[in-house]
Amino acid sequence: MLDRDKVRLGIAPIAWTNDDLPELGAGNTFEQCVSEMALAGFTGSEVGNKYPKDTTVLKEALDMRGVQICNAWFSCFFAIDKEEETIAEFIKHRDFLYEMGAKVIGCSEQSHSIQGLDKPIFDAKPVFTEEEWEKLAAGMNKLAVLAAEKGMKVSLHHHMGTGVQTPAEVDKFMEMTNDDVYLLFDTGHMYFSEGSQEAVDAIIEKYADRIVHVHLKDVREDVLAKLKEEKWSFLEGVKAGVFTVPGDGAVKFDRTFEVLKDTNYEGWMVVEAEQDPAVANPFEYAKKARGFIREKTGL
Ligand SMILES: O=C1C[C@@H](O)[C@H](O)[C@@H](O)C1=O
Ligand SMILES: [Co+2]
Repeated sequence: MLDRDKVRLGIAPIAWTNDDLPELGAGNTFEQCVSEMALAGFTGSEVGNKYPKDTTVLKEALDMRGVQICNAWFSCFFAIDKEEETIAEFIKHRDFLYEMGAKVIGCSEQSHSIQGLDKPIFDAKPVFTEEEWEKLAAGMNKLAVLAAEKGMKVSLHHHMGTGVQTPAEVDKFMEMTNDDVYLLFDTGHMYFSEGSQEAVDAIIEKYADRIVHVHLKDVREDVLAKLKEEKWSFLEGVKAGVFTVPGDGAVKFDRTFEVLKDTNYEGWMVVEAEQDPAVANPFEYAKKARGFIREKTGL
């Protein structure tokens, strides 16, 4: 059993209102989203495009529902020489999250990223040159120091369509960065990239001690197969339902939960399953995810 005093459960607003595809869930409100999160049994949330920007207003709305902010996406552009701009934005983002009570900051290196472009996700992903890797690692090492100033931890989200997507790229990233740079482990993105359960299990086994935030995401195998065959973009895949909540797809979560338990994981596990809310009712799916986690972990 995972320790309920150490592991907390959150859910991402992306199933209600999708920041990558704002037309998905355009009619869903912030209030509906956070009320349904709480009603489904979650106490944490990430940040979506409809969330109030003012921390006092946001905190008040969340407090009355027993929900808190545990992380929010941050885009870095180190490999394309935007270190100064990235650091300036990071400090604002860090301070916002600090005020909201979050302890981790989930970053994604977006230099040359195709995750939002109309390009085949498996054929057109960027591959960093050695020089770009050096810039990324140096930049992330700096963010770790800035995060530590507020007692926070910086992590990298390996992601489809970016330069840190595959297990080999995660290995390189982890080797090249200092030990105070952590990993945001996303089960769905690792399964999507490799099409294999072994890849998912290998990452959690190898990096458990440097994972500070977990995204629980599942993958519909039939949609993934079609995406590969027809060379879809990442967002075409999302619209067609390549992702779903844990327990509803091909990913097996047993090893992830087991390793997190054995290594005394302390932090958030966040259900993150973007799909079309007009097709997959977010509240219904949130409840489904909550039931699956309860059944598998006792939480
Ligand atoms: O953490 C995430 C944030 C989203 O914006 C992204 O595209 C999604 O797939 C994800 O894993
Ligand atoms: Co994620």
